[in-house]
Amino acid sequence: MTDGGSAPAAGAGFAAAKINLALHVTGRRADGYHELDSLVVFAEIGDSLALVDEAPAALAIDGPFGSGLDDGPDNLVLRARDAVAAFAGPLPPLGFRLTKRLPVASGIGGGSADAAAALRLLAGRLAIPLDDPRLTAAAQRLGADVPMCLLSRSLHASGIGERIVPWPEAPRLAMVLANPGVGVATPAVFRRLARRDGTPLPTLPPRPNADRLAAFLRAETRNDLEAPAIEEAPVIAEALERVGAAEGCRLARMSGSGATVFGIFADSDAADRAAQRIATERPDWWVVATQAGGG
Ligand SMILES: C[C@@](CO)(OP(=O)(O)O)[C@H](O)COP(=O)(O)OP(=O)(O)OC[C@H]1O[C@@H](n2ccc(N)nc2=O)[C@H](O)[C@@H]1O
Ligand SMILES: Nc1ncnc2c1ncn2[C@@H]1O[C@H](COP(=O)(O)OP(=O)(O)O)[C@@H](O)[C@H]1O
Repeated sequence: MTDGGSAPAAGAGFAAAKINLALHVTGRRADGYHELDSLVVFAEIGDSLALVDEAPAALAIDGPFGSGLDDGPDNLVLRARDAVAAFAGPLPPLGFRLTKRLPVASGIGGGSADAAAALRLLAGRLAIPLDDPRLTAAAQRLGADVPMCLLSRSLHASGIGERIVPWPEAPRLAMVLANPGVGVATPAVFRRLARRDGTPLPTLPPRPNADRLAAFLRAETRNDLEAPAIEEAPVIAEALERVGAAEGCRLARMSGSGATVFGIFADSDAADRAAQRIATERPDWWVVATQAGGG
């Protein structure tokens, strides 16, 4: 099943799920933030965000994961709006409608993608170029993942996430995303890390197809946050097992700080079958088949 992948209309934006294909923790800065080396792709599934003129509320939220998400000023959509107003001056009266399809605090950057979508929508409305350094600075202040979500294309990220190099040779990947229904707090996972001096990513294979990339990722890369996240939420190990055991799965790994696990599959039919089977076995989980990556 794919969902939410259609092109947005004017005034509407798409907030694609972020997937860390590999995430190496290579150091720690004096301010406590961790230095990462990460290969990132974006999926066809995501949240939708629309700008609404003369809206009754600053932010209205619907969608399967909308209930329980705070619609107040701490929501990353409204924090993004305030960050733009801080450098661009008072904004016209505008509201946002957010359709929340991605589970919250799940390692696929839903909140960061929503913030980035809000920045893109406001930049469009105010004729601010997307490479305006004030917009880039606002993105960095909103969260380590927001700059990569602003680009929302396959990329290699380092620093704490702000050094971004596009990866146009990324192949399209048939994927399953499986979230076992537990929210995982990113700081708690970083705190549990046993080591913070991992090796950086090795050189990527040139123009890999999906199979070659999956083999490279499995043999030569890792997600250093996987073990500490499993300590925090042991059910992640079951998600890794279920996705990894599905027919046609080439690689099963956790994304970000969890708890969402992704699988790279031989093709989209295999991904569809695996998603249906896992969803039947674990009806309480969020399970989708989707496409991700590409240049
Ligand atoms: C781990 C990653 C990998 O892509 O993804 P998610 O699990 O959030 O999806 C990101 O680095 C998360 O980015 P983001 O969620 O934007 O993090 P922030 O809001 O800036 O930071 C939340 C907290 O995570 C920790 N943090 C975050 C990023 C980083 N490079 N080092 C850190 O130590 C810090 O404790 C920080 O206070
Ligand atoms: N629009 C939003 N969507 C999701 N989470 C949000 C949003 N605004 C604020 N948050 C807060 O940000 C935190 C991280 O959320 P999220 O980006 O979904 O995590 P992750 O990057 O791990 O997937 C959550 O604890 C949530 O309370």
